[in-house]
Amino acid sequence: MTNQSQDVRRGRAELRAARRESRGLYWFVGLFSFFVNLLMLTGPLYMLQVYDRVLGSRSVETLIALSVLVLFLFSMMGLLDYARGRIMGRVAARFQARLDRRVFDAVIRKSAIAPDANSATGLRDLESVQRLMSSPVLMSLFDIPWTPFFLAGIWIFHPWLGTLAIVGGAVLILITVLNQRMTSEPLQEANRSVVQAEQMAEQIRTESEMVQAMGMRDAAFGRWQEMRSKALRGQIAASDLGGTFTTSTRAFRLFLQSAMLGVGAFLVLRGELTPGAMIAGSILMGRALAPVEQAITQWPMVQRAKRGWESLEELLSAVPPEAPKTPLPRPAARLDVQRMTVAPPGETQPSLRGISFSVQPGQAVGVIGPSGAGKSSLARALTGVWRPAGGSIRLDGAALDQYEPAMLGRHVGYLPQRVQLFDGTITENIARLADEPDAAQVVAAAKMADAHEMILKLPQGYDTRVTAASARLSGGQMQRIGLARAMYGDPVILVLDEPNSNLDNEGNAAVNAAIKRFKAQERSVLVMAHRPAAIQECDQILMLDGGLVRAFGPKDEVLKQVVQNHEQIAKARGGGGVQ
Ligand SMILES: Nc1ncnc2c1ncn2[C@@H]1O[C@H](COP(=O)(O)OP(=O)(O)OP(=O)(O)O)[C@@H](O)[C@H]1O
Repeated sequence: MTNQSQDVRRGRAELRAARRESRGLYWFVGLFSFFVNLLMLTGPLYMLQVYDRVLGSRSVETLIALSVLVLFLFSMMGLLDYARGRIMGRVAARFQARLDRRVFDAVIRKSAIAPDANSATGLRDLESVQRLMSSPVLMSLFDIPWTPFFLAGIWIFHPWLGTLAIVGGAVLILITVLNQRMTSEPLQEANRSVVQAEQMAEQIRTESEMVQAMGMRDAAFGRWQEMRSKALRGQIAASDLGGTFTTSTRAFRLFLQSAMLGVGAFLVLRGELTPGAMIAGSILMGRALAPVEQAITQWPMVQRAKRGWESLEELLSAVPPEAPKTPLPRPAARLDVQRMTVAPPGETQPSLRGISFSVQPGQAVGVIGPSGAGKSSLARALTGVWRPAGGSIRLDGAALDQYEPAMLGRHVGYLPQRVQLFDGTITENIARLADEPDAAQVVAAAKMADAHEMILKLPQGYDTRVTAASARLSGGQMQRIGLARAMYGDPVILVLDEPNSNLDNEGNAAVNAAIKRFKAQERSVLVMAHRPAAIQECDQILMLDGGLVRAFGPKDEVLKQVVQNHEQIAKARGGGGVQ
């Protein structure tokens, strides 16, 4: 427990600092709340005056004067109430705007290091806190501190009435506490199931083609429905429980108001209270307990925001803000990897162990090895996506984490094994979603990737829109656009993970031509490959197997060694067969 509270301390401090930024405005809201609550006395005082003065004196003038005054006071109250609502709306928006970027970055970074529930729901958590901050429930939290004063006011009318109101208030507060205790867990469970069901639906939608083609629709629906029913069951259980509290609170408050009238009437009969005080006391109690009832009714929202806050504390603590980095000059294409060990996110078993090799400007290195050898892991480590658990990767002498991530992305062009495009035009995709894509560079990159002609043949050329779910492009076309995207922005190193898995001869030739041009410009290329065609332009070969380097050196030597090994193995097998 202590450990856990220490773990989240950093994130908590960060969230509180963001909340504190609007401290001045909270004082305003507090001040407005004071006046709003003070003006709430208008109703009871009016009652008191009407019953005890106007009805007694039968003076119409007094009634009119009082009514005009009441109209003015209620208008003021409405105005102040509206103003504090507007202020809180802005406070909430400011809080969210301040943290949007930070949480967004943390979600992305956490997903790459160790994905968990916090990284999946980070942005939604922030929204839940923002929603609470701008909701009327928060206003009721500002009003609740005034409840004791209203109760004290009732006490002044008559101690019996005061006692009744305090006991009633205590019962309501007890219900609130019970509500919090009992609904917290089921609500959390229900929300978890809802998120899971949504994620599953999203995955099915993204993979709709495969689901359809493989006749998985019924099975996928079954899976989704199972999660959905669990979520629904949870939601029903939570809302039943919450509903019990909400309705019992409302019924109890209404009863309490009548009980006040009853006791008041009894005291009037005994001559201990005026009829005006009887009505005023009842109204006052309604006002005193309204915020408590409001808080109970909207409790799920409070719970959700509380959980969101806690989950954000954990997320921000796990991913501290990145310290500003001194901008480094454009690096030379020199890469030096020393005894590097890398484990996939959330895994303890490394997929690369003690890897060492170096790449000089103007060189292309082919990374080969069987499936699961660690080629893609190396690509992810070289692009800074996966951080080495041990050892180092240096680009022109500087460790990768010394570069600003955005700058590193610009220096190291990356073509992942599975190309995924974003919703947007082809130009926007090649320009990596830049606000103002550099058209000349987009076309140059597309030409280098042999994608230019193909793009021109699309209905709107470079302005053809694609979506992440259906890019309306063939595998090879996607790969060429991915390649153009990797080459956009003048990178010094290219990391190509299986660049030609979907390419025809022409595409292959384009990749090789691009590699050749990169080499000629003193830049370097790493090509992860299964097929020999992809390593045609490579000077060096790095052979991986089971996460270890099996061989590294000039292409011919390594390939010769591979061939010799194969022959030896074949011979040994052949011999074994004869025996
Ligand atoms: N995201 C991941 N989470 C957990 N383990 C992973 C992840 N990615 C890769 N691995 C594991 O790391 C090892 C190396 O995988 P990697 O994808 O680097 O191999 P590869 O050489 O690129 O294979 P292929 O040629 O089939 O693409 C494998 O054992 C794989 O199971």
